[in-house]
Amino acid sequence: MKHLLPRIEDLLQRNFSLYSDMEFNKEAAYIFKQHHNEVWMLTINEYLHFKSRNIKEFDWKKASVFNEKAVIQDVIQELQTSDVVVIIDGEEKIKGYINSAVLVSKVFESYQYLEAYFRTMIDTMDGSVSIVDEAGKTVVWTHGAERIFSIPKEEIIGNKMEEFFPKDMLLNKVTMDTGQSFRHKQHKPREDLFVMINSSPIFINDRIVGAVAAETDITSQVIMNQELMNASSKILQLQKEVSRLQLSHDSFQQIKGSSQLMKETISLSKKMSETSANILLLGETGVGKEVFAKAIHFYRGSSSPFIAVNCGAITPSLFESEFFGYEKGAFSGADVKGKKGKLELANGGTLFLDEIGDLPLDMQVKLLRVLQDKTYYRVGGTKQLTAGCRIIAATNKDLEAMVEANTFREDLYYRLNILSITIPPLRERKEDVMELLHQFIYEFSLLYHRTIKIVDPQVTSALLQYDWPGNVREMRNVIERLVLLSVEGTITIGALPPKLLQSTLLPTVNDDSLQDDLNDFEKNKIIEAIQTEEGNKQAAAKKLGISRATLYNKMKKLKIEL
Ligand SMILES: Nc1ncnc2c1ncn2[C@@H]1O[C@H](COP(=O)(O)OP(=O)(O)OP(=O)(O)O)[C@@H](O)[C@H]1O
Repeated sequence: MKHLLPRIEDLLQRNFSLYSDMEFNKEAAYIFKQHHNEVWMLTINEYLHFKSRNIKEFDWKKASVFNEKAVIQDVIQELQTSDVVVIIDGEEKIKGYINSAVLVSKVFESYQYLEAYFRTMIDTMDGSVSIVDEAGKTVVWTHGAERIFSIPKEEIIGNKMEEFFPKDMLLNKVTMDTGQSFRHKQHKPREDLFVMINSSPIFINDRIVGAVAAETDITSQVIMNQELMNASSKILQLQKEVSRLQLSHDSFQQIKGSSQLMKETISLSKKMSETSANILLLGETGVGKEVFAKAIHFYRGSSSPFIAVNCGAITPSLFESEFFGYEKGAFSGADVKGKKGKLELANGGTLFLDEIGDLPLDMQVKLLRVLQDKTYYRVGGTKQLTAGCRIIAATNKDLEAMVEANTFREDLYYRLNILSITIPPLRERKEDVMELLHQFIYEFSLLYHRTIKIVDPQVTSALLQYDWPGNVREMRNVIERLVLLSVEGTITIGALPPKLLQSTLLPTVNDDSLQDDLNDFEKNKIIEAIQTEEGNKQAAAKKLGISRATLYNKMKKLKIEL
């Protein structure tokens, strides 16, 4: 690569002779006398001039010696004070020498290549690139910069940028002063112009010698985004109209997300909808388990009931009467007419048991008995009733680990887990974020009578970068907030909740060691969890509060082999 510093090999001169040689190299410029890795030298002229002298009388000069594997920068440094540097190989054999004249010409050649590459590269880019030196003066201003900011190169080169832009807009000044890099920061230098900026400090030997800023004109994306917002809101409106007019509609249509992961999950759920077997829905909080349960139930165009029960919210004393119902006068305080239980209400349809992992053990036994026998009695009743509903259960807990820990009955687990679907967390299907964004903006703009025309690109980039621990529910809440806090139809970055702002807009710190520390910390935590759980990855993932897939990804990334 001609634009880089030459290698030792490229600079090596071989026209030399050893004093011990029988036959001298006719082209030799130097004579070298060697003792191990110490070398003395004479120019050929000196040698020829005093050839008749005794060896000891020659004015031998001690040469600087470097190994062929030395760093070229060290050799260049040495050539600032010595004319010649002798290069030896691993066996201390002299390979040749490097002199400053050859070095200068080779380095100049590399510089010419580098300069040509650099000039052509920056002139080929559409975006703007500018560089300021230590004194804050503009030293690079590309065609792209001229076009975007309408300032000719001749005017700005050599002058301070502050003379052309308001100080608060000058990110490269902040970068110069603080050494911080910025990524994807958006600003609006003119009414009709949106740009996205990256900036980085330029270091030489740990000293900041300038700052570079690269700006991309994103005006057309912003305008396209606005048009997309309008179009998507019209499409959503039409979809709603169409599904109202259609007699049978696809109940999965309301589940937004077209990522491959989501398509696969929906297609599996549709297949399972066609059976009447019990289904277990797994996935982190807020991923949409209840939404899937409803879509599965309604997929067959069912007009039968869908009854949801939150198992975590039922108290043990009310479990039986809630589930099985009671006869009139069954207990004091009961409805005098008696009451149907959830099982009876769901007859012919679906009983959705949400948070099944929170059902206490003694209630698990009662539920299991119904699932096995398919019959039950109302509290205080003598008539045997038949349980004629499909069960869809859901949990964000690790039931397998609970079975192992004896906090969930194994037999109930197998009864419920005839078919199971895992709904992937939002961070593993970031492609769905934009679709969900449009959906929720549409929903909340209707609800709150607020028309949203513009979403600041920085907001979308923040939404895409965030990890969404609370999944779709959290995103829905954030969008509700954004719509409520919108000003004149625009959703701005300032409306984002602090945790989204923090995780996305912090400047990129130029400190690899910080990342290394974080990686080490994470690695130790993972190893510790796996060891504590005696190698059980599922249990370790649970302990760490992440999914098993995320654990495996992290182990791969951090090269943990256990
Ligand atoms: N794919 C989706 N498309 C549109 N809305 C969704 C989607 N997934 C989830 N939601 C919405 O997100 C919110 C949370 O969904 P849901 O209650 O189904 O999650 P969950 O997994 O059952 O949560 P939890 O484990 O806390 O009970 C709801 O408002 C739901 O409408």
